Amino acid sequence: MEQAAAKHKGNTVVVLDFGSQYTHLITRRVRQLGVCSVCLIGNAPLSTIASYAPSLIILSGGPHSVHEHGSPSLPPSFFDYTVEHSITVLGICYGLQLIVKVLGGHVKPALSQEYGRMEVQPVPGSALFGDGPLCTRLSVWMSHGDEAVELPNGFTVACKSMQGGIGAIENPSQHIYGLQFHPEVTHTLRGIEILKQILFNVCNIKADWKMQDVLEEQLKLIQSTIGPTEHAICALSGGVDSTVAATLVHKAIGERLHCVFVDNGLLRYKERERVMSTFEKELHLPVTCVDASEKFLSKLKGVTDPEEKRKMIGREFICTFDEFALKLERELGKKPSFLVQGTLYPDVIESCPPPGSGKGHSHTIKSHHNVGGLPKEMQLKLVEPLRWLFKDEVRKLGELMNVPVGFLKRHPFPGPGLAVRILGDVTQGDALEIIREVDEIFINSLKEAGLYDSIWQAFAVFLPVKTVGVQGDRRSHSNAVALRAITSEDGMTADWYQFDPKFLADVSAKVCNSVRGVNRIVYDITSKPPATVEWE
Ligand SMILES: Nc1ncnc2c1ncn2[C@@H]1O[C@H](COP(=O)(O)OP(=O)(O)OP(=O)(O)O)[C@@H](O)[C@H]1O
Ligand SMILES: O=c1[nH]c(=O)c2[nH+]cn([C@@H]3O[C@H](COP(=O)(O)O)[C@@H](O)[C@H]3O)c2[nH]1
Ligand SMILES: NC(=O)CC[C@H](N)C(=O)O
Ligand SMILES: [Mg+2]
Repeated sequence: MEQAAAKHKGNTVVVLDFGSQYTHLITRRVRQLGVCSVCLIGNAPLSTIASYAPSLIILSGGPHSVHEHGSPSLPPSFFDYTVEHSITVLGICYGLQLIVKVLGGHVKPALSQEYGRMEVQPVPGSALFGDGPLCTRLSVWMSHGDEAVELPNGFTVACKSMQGGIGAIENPSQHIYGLQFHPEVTHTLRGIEILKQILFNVCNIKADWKMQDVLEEQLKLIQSTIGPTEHAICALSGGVDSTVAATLVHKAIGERLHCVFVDNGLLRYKERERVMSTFEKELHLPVTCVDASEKFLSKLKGVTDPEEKRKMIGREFICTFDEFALKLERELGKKPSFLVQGTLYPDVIESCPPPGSGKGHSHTIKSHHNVGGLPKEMQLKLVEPLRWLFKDEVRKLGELMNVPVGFLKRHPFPGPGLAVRILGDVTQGDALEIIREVDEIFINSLKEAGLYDSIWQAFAVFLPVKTVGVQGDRRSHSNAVALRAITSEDGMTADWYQFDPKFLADVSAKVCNSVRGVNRIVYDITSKPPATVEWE
């Protein structure tokens, strides 16, 4: 992405992150409009920002209040730099409030907070909304408790909320703008049009961002990072991300790439056999399968804390990769020095270090095993070519490299596997066997009903509770299992899937009739937020 941005100098958008849950969405929307966009931490040094030669800098929203002591702010002399280089600045929510505060206006807690859908009315002839189709009452999404009450010199109100609050501000001569609402969320009905107006009319940016560019630039970057003689290992899971990453690196360095698939004992029904056969027959990638199931399961015995589990799995993966590297060293006479992983942008965002660590403003949700769970003493250097991309972008990249479409449509499966789908101790009783069977029935039923592709992810969860049932006139005291199916764009937010009740009834009957040890099925009807996709 760094290289990609270099090529788009003058047509790049830098998003400065102040911890909003929507920062990634801003980056994503801009890229969907064909413009190169990168996200940096809010107080990134000016030199880092300048290295992207942005035409537009967007300041994200955030959970803090600008008047709180120690709340995140902009790097020193930020506006001197943007004005001197005629760079446009757009603040969104917290970003707007920051502009107002830093430039000498006044922000204070609002008497009535605005959360959810609101209406705003642009001021006719404003630089932001013009006199055309956007100069009409707009239905927007707000989420703020503070408000700007006094604007800095040179600023005017560009739109007002129906409650009389400020909806947008502007200072066109200095190219500084602010929106109190969120144009990036779909609930702001004409949000995309507003972003287009800013990118293409206010900033005159050219839409020259294409997936083909990412492919070519990543190939060059991988070649220069790994060098002409070094070897790399790729941790291949059978999932979309690592397969696309492996295909990319294989294109870049050929047989110096050595793929390893780890059977950690936490895989789905017959997953090992299926994955190995697909790699060989359809993808033609050389892969070694390492059976480390006993090691993983013995380490996990008795571990019940979700974060503990994730960190332990992260450590065991790395140990396994290190051992594989040693084995290769004996065979090749040279030790591989790089580890390729299919880490995606959402993995990175959600594993962000907590505020106060000086590394990020968002909260840690859970440590994705391949990001937050990695040990510090790791010997292999990481190569993560998909680190800046979202899932749908990775699927497009895969298509460009002719990875079979059926494979690219696979539902995501987390690296810690069934360990985060068995609540509590993974090794309890028959939990692993039970969850494998239920999951297989559920997924096959989805495929048979033609629903698999319209669902982003579906799976079963083993609940460590026993409930009373009656089966064959006998009392049973067996496990309850939960089913989860969600729709999502990128796994960052999700909604539960509304099945026809008959479908759920059929799956429930099939499971209780054929899986020993289960007498109750529940269906998870929680979106993300407030829940996450996986239960741990
Ligand atoms: N069983 C495994 N063997 C080797 N590497 C693994 C395994 N499971 C996960 N990994 C590594 O961890 C990374 C993250 O896993 P994750 O499940 O997010 O991605 P994926 O499996 O590649 O794609 P998907 O999200 O579609 O399942 C993988 O890209 C891969 O590098
Ligand atoms: O590579 C991964 N390593 C992990 O540790 C991990 N945990 C969750 N997931 C997957 O990420 C998406 C969002 O999941 P959550 O809402 O549960 O965080 C969903 O698609 C999850 O399946 C993981 N992927
Ligand atoms: N969404 C936001 O950026 C909120 C900004 C600030 N925390 C407020 O409540 O006003
Ligand atoms: Mg996976």
